[in-house]
Amino acid sequence: MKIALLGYGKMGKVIERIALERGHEIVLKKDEFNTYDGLSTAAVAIDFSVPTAAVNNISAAFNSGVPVVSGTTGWLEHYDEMIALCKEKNGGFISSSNFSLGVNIFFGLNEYLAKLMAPFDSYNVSMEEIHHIHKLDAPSGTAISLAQGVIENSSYDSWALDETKENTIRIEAKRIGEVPGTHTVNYDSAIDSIEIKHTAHNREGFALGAVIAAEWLAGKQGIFTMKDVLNL
Ligand SMILES: NC(=O)C1=CN([C@@H]2O[C@H](COP(=O)(O)OP(=O)(O)OC[C@H]3O[C@@H](n4cnc5c(N)ncnc54)[C@H](OP(=O)(O)O)[C@@H]3O)[C@@H](O)[C@H]2O)C=CC1
Ligand SMILES: O=C(O)C1=N[C@H](C(=O)O)C[C@H](O)C1
Repeated sequence: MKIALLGYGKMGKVIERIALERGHEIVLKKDEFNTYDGLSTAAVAIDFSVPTAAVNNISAAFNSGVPVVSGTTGWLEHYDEMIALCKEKNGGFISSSNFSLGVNIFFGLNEYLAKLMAPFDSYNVSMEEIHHIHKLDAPSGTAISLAQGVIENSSYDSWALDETKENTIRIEAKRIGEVPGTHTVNYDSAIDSIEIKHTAHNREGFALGAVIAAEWLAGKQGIFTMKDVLNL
């Protein structure tokens, strides 16, 4: 299958290796400076770029009739525009803050725990995410997805970075060395604590998940999630 890489940084390069290992062909490696030449020949585009480039990249793919797997984080304020464009162009779209199998299982665990904890207001929930020092956005997209999972299943109604407020999930974002991505959800009371944690050891899981999502999306129209891809 022909794949266009929109963003060819740390993630783009791991995705390229895994895609080639799985027999795919890379027809475009878009970085900050080159053009979209080759995009329209792709069966699917995979966007792992920067928050300021994601909307242009995704739009370019939909306008070329190419379905998109998007992993870029930090552009959520434009999400509805991209959904509208996808529908207008009868496109295919999977966007996820985290494509790894482990984190998608962790998302389910987080929602289940939030439901269990909802009746017990002696516990306060908070989250911590740790990433490498090059990361541009905070909190991470994964931490925002985890917070949304709690909000949908409890009386919490918002999240805030480094702030403690009533009915608000406090998220702490740490930037340390080359950490690939660690997320912790903590329920704390005066008596005890319950903690769930996902630790990525490298970028392989994110990249493999994105390639599997691309294989699944090729030839499809509509808006999907990793739950559809992984049958979760
Ligand atoms: N959903 C998931 O599972 C995961 C998501 N991510 C997210 O993916 C994104 C990329 O991460 P990562 O690879 O580590 O970041 P990098 O900074 O290593 O790579 C970003 C790439 O985007 C390129 N870029 C900049 N401007 C444009 C543009 N206008 N069009 C196309 N590409 C452009 C940069 O090009 P240049 O080299 O020329 O500057 C660079 O190669 C981040 O938002 C990160 O949060 C990361 C891991 C997993
Ligand atoms: O920037 C990263 O590296 C990562 N970003 C994603 C996020 O913001 O959640 C996913 C992963 O944690 C790595």
